[in-house]
Amino acid sequence: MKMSIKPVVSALGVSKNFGQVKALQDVSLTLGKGECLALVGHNGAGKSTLIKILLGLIPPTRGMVHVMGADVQKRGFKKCRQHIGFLPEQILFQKNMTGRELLLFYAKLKGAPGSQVNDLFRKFELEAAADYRISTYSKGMRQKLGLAQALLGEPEFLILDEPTSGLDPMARQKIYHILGEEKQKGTSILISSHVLTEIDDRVDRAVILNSGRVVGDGTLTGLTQQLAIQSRIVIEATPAACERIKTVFAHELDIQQTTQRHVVIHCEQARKVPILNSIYALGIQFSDIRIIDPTLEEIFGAYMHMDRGGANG
Ligand SMILES: Nc1ncnc2c1ncn2[C@@H]1O[C@H](COP(=O)(O)OP(=O)(O)OP(=O)(O)O)[C@@H](O)[C@H]1O
Repeated sequence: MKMSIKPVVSALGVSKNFGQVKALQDVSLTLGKGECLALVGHNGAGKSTLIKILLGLIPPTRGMVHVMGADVQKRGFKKCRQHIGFLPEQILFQKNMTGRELLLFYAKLKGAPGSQVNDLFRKFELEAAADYRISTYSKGMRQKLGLAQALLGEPEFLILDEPTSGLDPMARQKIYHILGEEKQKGTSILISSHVLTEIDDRVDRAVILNSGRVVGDGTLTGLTQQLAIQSRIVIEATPAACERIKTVFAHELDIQQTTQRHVVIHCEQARKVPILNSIYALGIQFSDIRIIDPTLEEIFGAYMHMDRGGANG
C-alpha cells in the first residue's frame, strides 16, 4: 500500500492585505515532519504576518493554510494549536514571577504535566535559577526560559521568531543543540531570522521572502545552484607552487593570488571535485586547502539582488 506523508505545514497561494499594504502575495510553502526550515527576509518582508497566519491568529485574505492536517481557519484547529510551540521575537514575561511559576503557568495552559517543568530547567541548565524572579535573569536566561515555554507539551511543530538574537555564542550553541535534539525526535521547526550566518548549517531548507513574495525556496545547495553562486577553493602553498597553479588554471578558471602564499579559485559547485582532482594531479605540495561554500547570507543577498532586477548570480 502506498503511504502518503502529509506535510506538517502546507500553505497554498496565501495573500494578506492590511488595507493598501500587501504584506503577503501568493505565498506557498510546505514543511515536512522533522524538517527545519528557515524563513528569511528583511524587516517588513512578511515573516511575522505569515507566522500569525500559521498560528491561526489572523486570517489570510486569500489562500489555504493547513497545519498538522487542520485548516487554520476552522474550529478544529484549536486542538492542534496545543501541539505547536511558539517563541515570539520579543517575549514579555511577568518579571515578578519566578521561572518555575511561569513555566508551571504555561504547563497548565497547555495541559502539559508539571513534571516537564523540572526536565526543561535541567535541559536548559536553569535549575539553579528556577526559583529566582525573572527580573534577575540575564537576556540569555530569559531567552532559554522562552524556548523552554515553547517546548512544554512536547510540540510537534515549533515556530521560533529570531530565537537567538542578542545572545552570546555559548547561549546560542546551547539553544541550537537543544533544537537539534528536538529535530531528532521528529519535531518540525520553522525559524524566522535575519541572523543568517548562525542558522546556516542548522536548517534543511530556506524560504526567502521579499516584499511579501517568495523569491527562493530550497535546500542551500539547491538555492545556490539555481543562482550559480560560486564556491571558493583557497589553496595555501609556497610562492612557486601558487605560481604554478595560476599558470595551469588561469586560462580556464577565475583564479586570484591573494597573498604570496594563497590562491583562490572561484568555481561553480559542480566543478569543485574535478578541480580538486586536477590540483592533486599536479603533485604540488600545499600546506592547506579549504573549500568555502556560499553562506545563507550570500545566497540571500543574491536573491535580493536578482529580485531587484540584478543580473543572475
Ligand atoms: N496589523 C497591521 N496593519 C497594517 N500593516 C501591517 C500590519 N502588520 C504588518 N503590517 C505591514 O505588513 C508588512 C509585513 O510586516 P511583517 O511584520 O509581517 O514583516 P516582518 O518580515 O515580520 O518584519 P520584521 O522582521 O521587522 O518583524 C509591513 O509592511 C508591515 O508594515
